[in-house]
Amino acid sequence: MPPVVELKSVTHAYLGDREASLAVEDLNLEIEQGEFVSLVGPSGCGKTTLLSIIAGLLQPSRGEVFVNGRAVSGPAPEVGYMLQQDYLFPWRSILDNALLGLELTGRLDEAGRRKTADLLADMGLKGTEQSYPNQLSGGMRQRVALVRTLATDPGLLLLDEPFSALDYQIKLQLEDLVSETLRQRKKTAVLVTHDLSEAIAVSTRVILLERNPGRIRRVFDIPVQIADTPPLYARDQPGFAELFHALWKEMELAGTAADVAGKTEG
Ligand SMILES: Nc1ncnc2c1ncn2[C@@H]1O[C@H](COP(=O)(O)OP(=O)(O)OP(=O)(O)O)[C@@H](O)[C@H]1O
Repeated sequence: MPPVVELKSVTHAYLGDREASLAVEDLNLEIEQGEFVSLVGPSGCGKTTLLSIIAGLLQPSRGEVFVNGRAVSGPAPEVGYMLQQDYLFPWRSILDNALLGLELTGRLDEAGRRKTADLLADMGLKGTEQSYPNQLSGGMRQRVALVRTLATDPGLLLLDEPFSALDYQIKLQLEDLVSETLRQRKKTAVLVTHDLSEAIAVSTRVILLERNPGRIRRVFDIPVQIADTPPLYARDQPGFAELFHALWKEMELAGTAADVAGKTEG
């Protein structure tokens, strides 16, 4: 079986009026079925750029991108995207918002409706179907967004800071729910986050990028006793604190290296 995601020598430069900025350079990455990979790194190291490239929303300047062995040429139905903002339509009911992905991909049938209703129930949203987004809390709205993404049954989920706008406690609960839901359904996920503790708690692998240009600086494989424990309790597992400090230190170095590179260039 080919990897779910394969990036080969991917480089991306954004072209401005006067100059080009190199966001990602010569990046190679393989992600296997069922992995939960987090991308972390200092601001501007290319995390969102990479996610957009995998999603087929952005064509890299150079290099090749494959999802499930097929070259990516645009957004594909097997890829789901969940963002920091839930982007629910205020004028649609919760059920109609949750059905949107199926509707847009022309797959809205009775089975799809039943599955979406089941997913809403699984996420603790039973009874909210006829409500509207402004009647729900931020955490509930993010769960609706997750249902909308899962309803189309994507094998690969791209998560761009989906928990960062939430209160700490809600964020921990949602991390648990998302990671358990994806694990049960054997989905593959790529998460962009600024929260190192979250990255370690939910992932099987954490990739630290550096910037100027965006490259992989270091890869942390998460030991099974942490990776197999629900995120809320993973933080209490032996080795978690050491891993956090190692990642933190490397992150500081990645930032410092970028600043030095920036100064040298300037
Ligand atoms: N549309 C754009 N046009 C020009 N430059 C861009 C554009 N989007 C991103 N960049 C630049 O590319 C680099 C990588 O940006 P990107 O948003 O991918 O980083 P990031 O790691 O996701 O950052 P953050 O953590 O702040 O969200 C940055 O230097 C950024 O300024």
